[in-house]
Amino acid sequence: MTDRPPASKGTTVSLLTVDNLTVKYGVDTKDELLACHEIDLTIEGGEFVTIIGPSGCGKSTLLHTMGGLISPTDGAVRFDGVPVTKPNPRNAAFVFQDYSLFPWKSVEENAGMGLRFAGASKAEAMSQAKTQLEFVGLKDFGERYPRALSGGMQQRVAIARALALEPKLLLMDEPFGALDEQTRRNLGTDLSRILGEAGQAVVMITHSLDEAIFWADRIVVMSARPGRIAEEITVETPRPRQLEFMTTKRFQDLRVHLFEQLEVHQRDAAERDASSSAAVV
Ligand SMILES: Nc1ncnc2c1ncn2[C@@H]1O[C@H](COP(=O)(O)OP(=O)(O)OP(=O)(O)O)[C@@H](O)[C@H]1O
Repeated sequence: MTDRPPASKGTTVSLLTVDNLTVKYGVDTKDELLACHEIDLTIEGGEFVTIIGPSGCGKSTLLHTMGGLISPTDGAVRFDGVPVTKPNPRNAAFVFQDYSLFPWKSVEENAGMGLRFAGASKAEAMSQAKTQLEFVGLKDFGERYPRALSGGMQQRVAIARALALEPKLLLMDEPFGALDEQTRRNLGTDLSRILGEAGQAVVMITHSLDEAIFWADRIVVMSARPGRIAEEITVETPRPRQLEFMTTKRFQDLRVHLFEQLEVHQRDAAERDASSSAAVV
């Protein structure tokens, strides 16, 4: 079930390479904390990768380091072979759980905001915003304000804002975490198609096993903190997938496997926490 793609295919450079990455917080202080430890990971162009793992295992830390929001303590992240030293949303754009929309700006202005921050003219930003809002199914909502939109629609605006930058990679941190189950599922099926058409590579953190399987070409399972890559699983079924995929034996088998793996890693985390608090007492 486990297979890892080669670090590079022939002489082709991978889109993103995480090489022996270690990230610590509070280095050389009494609060020093090892969040990610010696992680190797490769993302290829157009690939959809989901990341799951126990709470606090370092998933967000890994994602933020991939996008240049956090600097590696050791090891390196490379985008198109070039070390990532700061965020570059035209290469890798983030989508966060809380949408991060400006309530006083219209939907269209919000969708163009990423480009404006990246230095584009207002005309270019607004033109791209219109195109991407249509792409995510919000053609008629450009003049509205975020408060008039449902949570699912607001997340579509955040995704349109990221797509407007035409990045080669989208980094999504639990993007549907704030949505109810039904909206999450409907949006998921729709966005799976939309993002497939857009052609970007996507790395998405999720706590939902169904989402992790439904969306992914490859699932990355992280161990309890300090986060390491415990397993990588390829999901062969072509994207975009229909909801019926969830009723297949392959889907159910994967679900059981991931559930068991997460149980093991959660238990490891609980045992580690128990032994470290015993050491303090
Ligand atoms: N800025 C920070 N300063 C210090 N410690 C941090 C910081 N950010 C995260 N941590 C710690 O690093 C560890 C990994 O956190 P991270 O948010 O990456 O995990 P996660 O797997 O994304 O968690 P969750 O699934 O709960 O969102 C946790 O112990 C967390 O408390």
